[in-house]
Amino acid sequence: MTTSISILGAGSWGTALAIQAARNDCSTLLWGHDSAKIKKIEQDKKNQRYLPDIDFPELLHVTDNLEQAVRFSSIILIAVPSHVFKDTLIKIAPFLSRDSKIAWATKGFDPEDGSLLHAVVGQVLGNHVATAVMSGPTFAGEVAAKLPTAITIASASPLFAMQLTEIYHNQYFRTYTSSDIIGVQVGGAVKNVLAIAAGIADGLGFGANTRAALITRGLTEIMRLGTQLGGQHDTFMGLAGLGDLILTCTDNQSRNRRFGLALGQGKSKQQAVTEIGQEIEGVSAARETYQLSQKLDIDMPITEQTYRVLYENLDPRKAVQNLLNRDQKAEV
Ligand SMILES: NC(=O)C1=CN([C@@H]2O[C@H](COP(=O)(O)OP(=O)(O)OC[C@H]3O[C@@H](n4cnc5c(N)ncnc54)[C@H](OP(=O)(O)O)[C@@H]3O)[C@@H](O)[C@H]2O)C=CC1
Ligand SMILES: O=C(CO)COP(=O)(O)O
Repeated sequence: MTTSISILGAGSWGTALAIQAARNDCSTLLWGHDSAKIKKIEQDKKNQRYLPDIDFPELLHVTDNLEQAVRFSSIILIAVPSHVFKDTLIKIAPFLSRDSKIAWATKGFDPEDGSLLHAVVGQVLGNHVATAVMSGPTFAGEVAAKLPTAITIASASPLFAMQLTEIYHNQYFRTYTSSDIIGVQVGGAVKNVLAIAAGIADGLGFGANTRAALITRGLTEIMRLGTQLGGQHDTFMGLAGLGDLILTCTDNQSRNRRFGLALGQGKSKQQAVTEIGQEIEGVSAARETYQLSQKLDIDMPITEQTYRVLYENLDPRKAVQNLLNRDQKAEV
């Protein structure tokens, strides 16, 4: 049975996943890139910045030494933001062993070319390494507070999915396995764009009808892109699709939704980014998703208008008008 895991990325999600593994009797080493912050976490035995109320379990240790972290366990779970995902893989490559397996909980695309992250792993490490992705409706603070949560673990390797299940599953953290690595990643990456759109709509003062319409038509956009990229329809109706879309479009714990709210209330993109002060994956995902939709000729009007607000200075009110002024059409 697996008893150890290395987690790379000491932000809110990496820390919550480390706490959850260690609480489940798994010896856990959490790596962060900033030595001063790691020293403070080590002294405090908690991550004051991201999860201030949560004491670390005994089996959780931290390090700023990447080689030590990678050599600590054959299971490596990456939870850094998507814009440093590839760089992190390049840095860990020399320290990997033949047994190393790579999982990630990052939600997004490679900013260089819009690739899904499994393709980035393939480019950097080759296709022989076992991989898995963890995604679903999972706010870090709620996981750390032991509030009941469910997540999808997708892998082509049933053994690796089972090892991650053994590490993570317990009475308040349910893991479901899947073989649809593509669908799970597309759901997690694109819902962030739609959460920004839902935030904008609420910030402009629109109501529950608008929000529900955005979620539903947003799901259609995720499905159009996701199935074309090779994901399975049912995945988008599950935790990593509809589940995460509902969570982030409706609850203000979502940084992407809060970012959209600020834009809808008239704040600038820079003001909103500064105020939130954490990763807002939907900002880059809006560009990458829009570019993918153009390349593949997929109709994604909410994504397109969100992209134009973020990158072409389109007034959010005009973006809503653009959506509403499109020709009438059949729903499916
Ligand atoms: N928070 C959540 O509830 C969830 C987040 N996710 C996903 O997890 C990923 C990480 O997000 P999250 O933890 O929330 O973000 P946070 O903003 O909470 O933390 C980001 C972390 O990344 C670190 N970081 C920045 N640059 C680098 C680098 N070059 N190398 C290593 N670490 C770096 C930051 O360090 P520093 O503090 O020094 O800036 C910080 O610790 C995202 O893809 C997000 O979508 C998925 C599910 C839930
Ligand atoms: O992915 C998340 C929850 O599943 C976190 O959402 P935000 O990044 O919008 O905060």
